[in-house]
Amino acid sequence: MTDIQFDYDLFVIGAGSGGVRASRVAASHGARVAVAEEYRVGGTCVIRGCVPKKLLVYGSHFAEELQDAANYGWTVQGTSFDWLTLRDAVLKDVDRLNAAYTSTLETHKVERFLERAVITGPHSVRLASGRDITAKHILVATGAWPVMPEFEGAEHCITSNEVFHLDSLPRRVVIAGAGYIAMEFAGIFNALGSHVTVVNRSETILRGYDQALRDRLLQITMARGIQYRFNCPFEKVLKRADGLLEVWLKGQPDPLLADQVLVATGRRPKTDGLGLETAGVDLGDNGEILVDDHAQTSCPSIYAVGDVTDRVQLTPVAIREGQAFADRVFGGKHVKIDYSCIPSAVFSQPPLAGVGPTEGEARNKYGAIKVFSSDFRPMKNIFAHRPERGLYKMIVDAATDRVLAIHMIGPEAPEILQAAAIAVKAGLSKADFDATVALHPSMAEELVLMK
Ligand SMILES: Cc1cc2nc3c(=O)[nH]c(=O)nc-3n(C[C@H](O)[C@H](O)[C@H](O)COP(=O)(O)OP(=O)(O)OC[C@H]3O[C@@H](n4cnc5c(N)ncnc54)[C@H](O)[C@@H]3O)c2cc1C
Ligand SMILES: NC(=O)c1ccc[n+]([C@@H]2O[C@H](COP(=O)([O-])OP(=O)(O)OC[C@H]3O[C@@H](n4cnc5c(N)ncnc54)[C@H](O)[C@@H]3O)[C@@H](O)[C@H]2O)c1
Repeated sequence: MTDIQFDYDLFVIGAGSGGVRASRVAASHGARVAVAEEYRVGGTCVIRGCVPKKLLVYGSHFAEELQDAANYGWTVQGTSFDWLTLRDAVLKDVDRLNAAYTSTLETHKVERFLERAVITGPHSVRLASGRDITAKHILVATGAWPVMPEFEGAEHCITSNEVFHLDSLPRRVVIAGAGYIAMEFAGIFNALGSHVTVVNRSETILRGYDQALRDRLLQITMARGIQYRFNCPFEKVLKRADGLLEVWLKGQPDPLLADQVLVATGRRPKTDGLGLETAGVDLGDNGEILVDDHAQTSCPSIYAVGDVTDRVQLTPVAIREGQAFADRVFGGKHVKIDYSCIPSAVFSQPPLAGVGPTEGEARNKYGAIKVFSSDFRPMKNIFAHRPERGLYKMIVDAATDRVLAIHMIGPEAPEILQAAAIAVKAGLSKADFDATVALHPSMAEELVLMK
C-alpha cells in the first residue's frame, strides 16, 4: 500500500478527536502516518472542551451536595471553595490526557510535528518551520474556533478557549449566547456562587432541543438565580478604570456590570489560511469543508472529518468519522456513517439530554405521533426540599408504535439517555419499553412507566 514517491501515506492536520483516531487507525492498517498539531495533542475536547468542562461541572456540583448533606445527617462545617485549586487540578488532568494521547500516537508510530501545517497542493503541506512534506492522502481535521461577533470592546471578552484559565472566580459573569457552552458555563458559575446573566439575541435557548425541556431548564435555572436578557444584542463592552466591564445592550438604558464576559455564540470551521484553495477544495458558506459520504473533498486526495465539516459538532461524531475514513482508505472496509439517532446532552444544571426528533420535528415528519411523558420530582429532590422536577418525554410513531425519540431533563439525564438511545436506535416499540420491568427506586424507571 505504501507509495515511496510520497513522504507519507497519510498526513493529518490537527491532532484532535477526529485526527488522532484517524492517525492511529490508519497506522494500525500499515500506513506511514504523520500528524501536525499547532496547539496541543488531544484537541478541543480534551484540552479545552468536553473534558475540562465536565470536570468543572463535577466540581461545581459539590455546592448542592454539601447543602443537602445536612438532611442526611452530616454536619458539614466551615466549607469554602477555592477556584485555583479546582482550576489547577483540572488543568493537571488535561496534561495527563495530553500525554496519554501523545503516547497513543507514539505507540502507533505516528510521526508528530508540533507546529502549524498548511496545504500547498493536492499532495503537499508546509509546516510553520518551513519544511515541505508530501503525502498520498491528506486529512484535514482542524476543528472549529469560537466565533466572536463584532462589537466595540470585544477584546475585553473571553471565549471557551480562555475560560479554563481564569485567575479568579468572577463575582459577576455575563454570558453571550444561549447554546451549549453558554448554558453549561452558566450552570457552573451559578453553582460556584457567581452572579450569572445570560444575554441572547433571540428568545430561544438551546435551539434544536425539545421545547418542553428548554422551558423546564429556563424555569429551574431562573429559580436558581441565573438571570436572562432575551432579544438583547450586545452594543459594546467598556473597561472601567477599576477593571470592571460595562456591558451595554442595544435598547437598554443601563449597562450590566461584570468581572468577566464570556462569548459563546457558536464555533466556525477552522479553515482560514489553510491553503485549501491551492488544492481546489470547495468550502461552504460558513467556511466548512464540503465532503461526500466518504469524507472526500472536491480534491480526491484530500479528506476532512469532524467540526471542520460543520455537520454535527460533537466528539463521538468526529471520532467515528476519523475511524470510518481510516478503515475505508487504509483498511479496505466500506463503512457508511449513520447520522440518525445521535444522542446528545447539555451538561447544564440540571442536565438535559435527547435522542431523535423533537415533538415538532416528529409531527412534521411522521404526521400522527403519540407523546408520552413523565413529569416527576426525583426522590433526592423531595428529600432535599428542592421543588425542581424532572421531565421525560417519549415520542412514538402512531402507525407503528416505534419509539422515535426520548427527551429528558433531570439529574443524571445524560447517563440514563445513553442506554435508552440504544433502544431507540434499535427501533424498539413503546410496547417493548412497557414490557420491561421497572428498576426501582431509580429515576430511569420513568422510561418504562410513561403514560
Ligand atoms: C467548551 C466546549 C465543550 C464541549 N463539550 C462537548 C461535550 O460535552 N460533548 C461533545 O461531544 N462535544 C463537546 N464539544 C465539541 C467537541 O469538542 C468537538 O466536536 C470535537 O473536539 C471536534 O473534534 P475535531 O477532531 O473535529 O476537532 P478538534 O478536537 O478541535 O481538533 C482540531 C485540532 O486541530 C488543530 N489545528 C487546527 N488548525 C491546524 C493547523 N493548520 N495545523 C496544525 N494543527 C491545527 C487544533 O489545534 C486542534 O487541536 C465541546 C466543545 C467546546 C468548545
Ligand atoms: N455538551 C455538548 O455536547 C457540547 C458542549 C459544548 C459545545 N458543544 C458543541 O460546540 C458547538 C458550539 O457551542 P456554542 O455554545 O458556542 O454554540 P451553539 O450553536 O450551541 O449556540 C450559539 C448561541 O449563540 C447565539 N448567537 C449566535 N450568534 C450570535 C451573535 N452574533 N450574537 C449573540 N448571540 C449569538 C445563538 O442564538 C445560540 O444561542 C455546539 O454547537 C456543540 O455542537 C457541545
